[in-house]
Amino acid sequence: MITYSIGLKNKFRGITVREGMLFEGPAGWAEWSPFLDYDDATCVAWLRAAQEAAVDGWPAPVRDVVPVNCTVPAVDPLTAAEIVRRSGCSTAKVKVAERGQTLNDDLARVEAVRDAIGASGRVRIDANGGWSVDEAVRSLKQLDRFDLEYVEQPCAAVEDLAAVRRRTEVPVAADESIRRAEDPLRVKELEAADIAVLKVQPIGGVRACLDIAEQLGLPVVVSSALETSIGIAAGVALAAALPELPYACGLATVSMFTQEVVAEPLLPVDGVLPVKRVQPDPALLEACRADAARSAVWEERMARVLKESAG
Ligand SMILES: O=C(O)CCC(=O)c1ccccc1C(=O)O
Ligand SMILES: [Mg+2]
Repeated sequence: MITYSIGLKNKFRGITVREGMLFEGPAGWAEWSPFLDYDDATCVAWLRAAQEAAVDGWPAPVRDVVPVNCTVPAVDPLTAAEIVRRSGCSTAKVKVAERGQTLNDDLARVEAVRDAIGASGRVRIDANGGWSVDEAVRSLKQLDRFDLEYVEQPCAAVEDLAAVRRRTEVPVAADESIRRAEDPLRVKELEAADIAVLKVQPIGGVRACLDIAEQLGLPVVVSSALETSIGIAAGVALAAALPELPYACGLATVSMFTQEVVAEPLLPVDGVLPVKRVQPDPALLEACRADAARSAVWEERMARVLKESAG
């Protein structure tokens, strides 16, 4: 069991360093990396996902590549365009509604991304629940001049998602309303979304995601929780096992890290990721190892969550 600590190139979700644990079981390597602000009870699902990767392995794939979007954090327009050009992806996901920024910041960033990706590319946005219903409707009216594929989690509450969906032409995707909700099926009951964003760790594994996908009956976009290639491989396994995959997935986030633990990282080539298991390179892994203090914090966290999941 090793704790890693890796810097991010741009601030994302308010963090500049990503930490987590990596371990190997009979089925292969696993990542356990719940964000630091999550409580122990929330981390149980993340642990089930890691146990599945290490012990059970994943269901058989039905495809051998997974199309992905590049992810553009709430950066300035020049940086945004550069991220798109470097990615080689024909779909981009742009963060909007960042705290401390304005709609004009969002418009400038999305415009730069549209210009960089060209008219035939697809541009989707993710507000991470940052808008009220009225703000979402107003912002979407303006942002849709850049032709949006969909908006991910425009508002925090699932009822508000449903309200926005009824007041905009832009398709709505649910992310936090599924992975952080007590009842993810409310999205279906309220007809709150056109698309389901599923993340393997918060939902508790590839099989748990396949099960929710079936119950929701919505097209799925598999997305990362900002993991190393070890964790991304689980998302790729889910995307590869879904009966249908009509959208590019949000699994091209390894490029946001300043270091990697595997020799052939899961980075897109021509907009797709290969479907494969990965294992760390010993030297790269060592270079990412957290210091003794941070490792102790994670070992204690793991011990508490193991107890929580047993009891
Ligand atoms: O979907 C993507 O392109 C990347 C993944 C991503 O945005 C993300 C990564 C970590 C935590 C939350 C989110 C999110 O979708 O909100
Ligand atoms: Mg999201």
